[in-house]
Amino acid sequence: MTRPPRDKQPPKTPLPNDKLPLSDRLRDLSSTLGLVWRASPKHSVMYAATTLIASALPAANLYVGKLLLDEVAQAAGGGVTYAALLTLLAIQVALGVFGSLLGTVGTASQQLLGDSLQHSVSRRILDKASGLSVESFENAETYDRLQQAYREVGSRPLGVATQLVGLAGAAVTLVSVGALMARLGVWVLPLILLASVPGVIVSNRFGVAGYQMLRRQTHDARVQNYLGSLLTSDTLVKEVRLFGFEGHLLERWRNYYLGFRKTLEDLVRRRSAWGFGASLASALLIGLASALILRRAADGQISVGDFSIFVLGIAQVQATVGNLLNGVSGIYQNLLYMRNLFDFLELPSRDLDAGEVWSGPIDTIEFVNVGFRYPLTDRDVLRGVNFTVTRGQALALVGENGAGKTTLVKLLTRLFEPSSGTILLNGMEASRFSPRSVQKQMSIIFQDFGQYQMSARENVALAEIARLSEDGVVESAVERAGAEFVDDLPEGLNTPLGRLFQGGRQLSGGQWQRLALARLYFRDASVLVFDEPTAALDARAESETIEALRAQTLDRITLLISHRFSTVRLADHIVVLDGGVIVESGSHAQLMARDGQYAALYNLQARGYGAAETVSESV
Ligand SMILES: Nc1ncnc2c1ncn2[C@@H]1O[C@H](COP(=O)(O)OP(=O)(O)OP(=O)(O)O)[C@@H](O)[C@H]1O
Repeated sequence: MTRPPRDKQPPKTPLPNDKLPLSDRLRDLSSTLGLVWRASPKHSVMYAATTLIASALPAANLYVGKLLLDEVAQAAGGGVTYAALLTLLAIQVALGVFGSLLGTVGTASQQLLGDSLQHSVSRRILDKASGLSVESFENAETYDRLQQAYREVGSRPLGVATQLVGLAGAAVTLVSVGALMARLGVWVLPLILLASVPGVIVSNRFGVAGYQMLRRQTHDARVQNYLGSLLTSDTLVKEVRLFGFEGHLLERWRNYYLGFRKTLEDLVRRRSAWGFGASLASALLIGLASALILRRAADGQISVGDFSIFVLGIAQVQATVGNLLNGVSGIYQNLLYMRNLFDFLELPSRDLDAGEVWSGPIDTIEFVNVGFRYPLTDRDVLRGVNFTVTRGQALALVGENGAGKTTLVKLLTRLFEPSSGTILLNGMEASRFSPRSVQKQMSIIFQDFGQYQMSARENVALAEIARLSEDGVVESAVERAGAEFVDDLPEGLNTPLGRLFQGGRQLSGGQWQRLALARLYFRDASVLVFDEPTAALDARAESETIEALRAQTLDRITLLISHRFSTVRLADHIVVLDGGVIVESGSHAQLMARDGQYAALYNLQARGYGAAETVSESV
């Protein structure tokens, strides 16, 4: 029976981001504004209102300035009172003060809006990340999207909002200043408007090119970051120093940089050349407009005040047109980046609560013809796997590296769903039940268990965090796992662990592993999974752990993965995996009698010990 995986792979974007149709872009624009609005309606309104009102001030200033100049010019001929001049001056000062007030309120609300936005978008990204399946995290594409999404958190949504408001503001300024300048001659305004266009076209074109460059480099940048992180990792520094491959890492890190640099240089070179051409064209057009206005001045058709509107207006119009067109292209570019964020937020989540709720202990687990293939790969890593394990039994999985043991555990614990076949729990199809409710019956220690930089108590209680402050439960799990060393830590169970943060105590590999075992025991589960539980333990600790494990797991299902046959032989039933297929199964005695792959591997390891004993005896 074949069932499609429950959690499908994220759909690929059908078109490259920069080729999406306008309708999609407009939808992204409205979603972005929705993000901004929800982050802080109050600051959104305050920012928009202050910006729009402030946009009308340049025209008001120009006009009052013109009136003042004309009055001053007239005063030379008499007939203008000092009071009239002072009134105009007072209006000009009032406009300035009002402008500063608007600017102050606008900047403050923008800053607070940006902060709220950063928080709310980060929160959405983290919410999304916590709803993604384990499968998604094994996929490089998801990582790329996650990284891109994080990069955009700070600036992009706010950029879209401020640019959109800026666009409306620029329109207000342009219309009002344009109306004043139109009085100076028909050609003046169009020429000045035209002069702003080349620069904007160039900046837009290279803005998109810059985006495409970054997007192409995302994967390589991630590799480069990874290489850098190897050189700055506290856990890897020993291995890096001993093998002395710092130079190799640095060289690879630098080669990525050189690749990025070459692309950047090319972009900067082209952008500078085009930018220079654009400013030349713009200067010529302004020169032409100035010549036309001077012609009218020579004919005595315009006043000094009008001329001041022209001179000051040029800068104003140019800056505003620049803002307007840059605003459009800025919004377009920011929306390209926002698509990355939306791509990530739109990844399908796995609903761990979907399905019937499992309750009560798991008494049997049965794999019926189970097969599995990792997404985006073309090879089945498990094929036709059949076995049954019941309460009170310990089942051991044996096999060489890459045989499929951990993958089988991922299926059993519902982190992944089989590509084919069925898993039955107490005779019922596991897929009927919600993964979370089934997982509550399971506890596990992974090969790469977590070393959480938190207190020892939290490290244990994370398995069922609601019981963190229940009396004595953490202590009893610690005792069962033989992790009593925590009593000797300066603050006992409350000692912060790890060396990432101040005051943290670092533990040895075996001590961390014992805490992870305590975490496993902390959850009152009916299925216990031990993936290499003794790898970091010393010999005495290992035999103690295995004895304890035998005693404590009698009324449960125990699944054990180990490369140590001294551990494996204690299991009731042993399954030997080879290349994703079960090649042998039975008890230790049965498998030894069979004299197949298990017996060969067992004898190989036993001979290793035997040889060691012979050597030590002969010394
Ligand atoms: N996320 C993944 N994507 C694609 N292939 C994977 C992934 N994880 C594991 N594999 C492949 O699946 C196969 C089984 O891997 P698995 O980790 O289950 O082996 P294992 O028996 O647990 O090995 P080990 O003893 O080394 O822990 C291997 O060939 C491995 O390359």
